[in-house]
Amino acid sequence: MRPLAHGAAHHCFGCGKANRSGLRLNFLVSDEGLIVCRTKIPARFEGPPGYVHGGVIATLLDEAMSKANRACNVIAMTRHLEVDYRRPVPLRSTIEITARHLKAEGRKHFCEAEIRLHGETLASGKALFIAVTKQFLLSRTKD
Ligand SMILES: CCCCCCCC(=O)SCCNC(=O)CCNC(=O)[C@H](O)C(C)(C)COP(=O)(O)OP(=O)(O)OC[C@H]1O[C@@H](n2cnc3c(N)ncnc32)[C@H](O)[C@@H]1OP(=O)(O)O
Repeated sequence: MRPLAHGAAHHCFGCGKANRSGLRLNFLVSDEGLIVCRTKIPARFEGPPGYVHGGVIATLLDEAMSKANRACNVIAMTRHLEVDYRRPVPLRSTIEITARHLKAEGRKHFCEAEIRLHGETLASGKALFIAVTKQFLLSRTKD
């Protein structure tokens, strides 16, 4: 596994090192393109007492899948996201998030992701991403 590093400091809520109130996730990628992130979610992201907020769970899955695209050198935005909330995800426990790129059909990229604790799947997701140009992605950064 090797780190999937960002080129520049940025403010992404999921992985931006420059976003001090974000999740600041670190991702690894295997030679086969499997994305892995081991992390503990801080208490400020609480939803149900002691557990991670559902919107943050969706973010974790989305973020990991977007890294699976990046590992394929694809710049893409989430168009459709499905989440299965199977078990509550505890705060402050080391969870493992994995994701993989499944297939591409033109601009459409299909990915899946899971969140596990001690081998048990707590949440899983699938998403459709649409490839965009770097210009499209960065078009609002000058505002
Ligand atoms: C490096 C990138 C950073 C990644 C950050 C982490 C990921 C994110 O959270 S991104 C933020 C959340 N996402 C967004 O804000 C995206 C908002 N949406 C958009 O801007 C646009 O819809 C965008 C750019 C994704 C696609 O727009 P557009 O280029 O017009 O594509 P559109 O025509 O709607 O759809 C493309 C194809 O997908 C198909 N499609 C759309 N929805 C679905 C669906 N639910 N199921 C199956 N197919 C679908 C369309 O039919 C179309 O197919 P075809 O090309 O065969 O005609």
